[in-house]
Amino acid sequence: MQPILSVRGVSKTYASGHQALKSVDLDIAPGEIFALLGPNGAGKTTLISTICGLVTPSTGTIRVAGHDALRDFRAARRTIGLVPQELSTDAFETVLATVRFSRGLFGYARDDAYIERVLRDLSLWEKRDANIMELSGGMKRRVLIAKALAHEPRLLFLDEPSAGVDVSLRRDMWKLVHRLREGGTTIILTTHYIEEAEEMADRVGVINKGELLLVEEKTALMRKLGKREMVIALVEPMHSVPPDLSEWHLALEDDGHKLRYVFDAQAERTGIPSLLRKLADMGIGFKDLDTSKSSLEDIFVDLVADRSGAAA
Ligand SMILES: Nc1ncnc2c1ncn2[C@@H]1O[C@H](COP(=O)(O)OP(=O)(O)OP(=O)(O)O)[C@@H](O)[C@H]1O
Repeated sequence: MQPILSVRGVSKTYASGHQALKSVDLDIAPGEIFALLGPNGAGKTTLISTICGLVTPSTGTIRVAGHDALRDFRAARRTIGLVPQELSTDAFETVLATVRFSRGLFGYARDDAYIERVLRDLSLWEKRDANIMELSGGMKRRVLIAKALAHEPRLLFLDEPSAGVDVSLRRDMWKLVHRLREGGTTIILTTHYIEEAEEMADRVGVINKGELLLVEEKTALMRKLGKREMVIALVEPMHSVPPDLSEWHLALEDDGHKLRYVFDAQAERTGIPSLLRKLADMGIGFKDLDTSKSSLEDIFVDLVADRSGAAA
C-alpha cells in the first residue's frame, strides 16, 4: 500500500547553526497511529513542522498523500490537520466561528452538519457561542483539535496532546483518536509520555538529538527489547550483596530486604534457576518472588541512554 506520508533524507539546520534533524527517513501507512517519542529538544516539533510546511527542510523530500510537501504545498497541506502545542487563535471569536473559519481557510465549502459533529465529539457543542478567551485551558485545547479537524484531514498531527491536560481530557482524546482512526484518519502524535505511546500507538519511532533511532511495531519493540525483572524478598535482610552472587549483578533494595535481578526474557538462559540454586546453597532464605516486564518507558530510557553513551 502507498504510504500516506513519506519522508526521505530530511535534515534541518536552523539559522543558529543547530542541527535539529539528521537525515530522517519515515514512511507512514494510511490508517495507522504512530507515536514519535523523544525527550525535550529531540526534534519532534521540527519534524512535524517540516511535514506541515511551517519549517523548510535543509535537505530531503516529503510527500503527503502523493503531493510533494514543498513544490505542491497547498495540496499537501489540505490533507493535513495540525494540533499544535499552544493556542494561537483569534481569542475574541466564538468557538463555532473559529472552527468554521478554519474549514474555509482550506477552501472547503461550509458544512454545518460536519462541524456540529466535530464539536459534539469534543464536548464543545454547548460552548459553541462562547468566546474562546472565556474558556478553560482544557476547553481551549479541545478547540485546537476541532480547528485541526474542520477540513476533514486524512493525516492528523497531535503535538504533545497530553502536555498540561487533565486526566479526563486525556482519556477523551484517546477515545477520539481511536474513533478517528476507525473513520480512516491517520494519526501521528509526538509525546514524551510513554504511557500515551503505549496506550495508543500501532508503531513507535524514537527520536533523540535529531536522529530517528528506530521505528518499530509497538508490540514487537516491547517483545524485542523488553527485559524482565525478578524481586526476591529475603527472610533476613542483607548489608551488601555477597561476592558469590556477583555474576547476577543484583541490586539490594528496601533496606536490604529485597534483591532485584534484571534479565533478558528472550535469552536462552535467564539465569534464574542457577541463581535460586545458589541462594539455597548459601542458605539465603526468601519469602517471595515477583517477576515483572519492563515497560516501554524502561526501553526508551535504555535506548536514549545507550545512544548518549555511545556518542560520548
Ligand atoms: N527556530 C529555531 N531556531 C533555532 N533552534 C531551534 C528552533 N526551533 C527549535 N530549535 C532547536 O532545535 C532542537 C529541536 O527542537 P524541537 O522543538 O523540534 O524539539 P522537540 O523534540 O519538539 O522538543 P519538546 O519536546 O521540548 O517540544 C532544540 O534544540 C531547539 O532548541
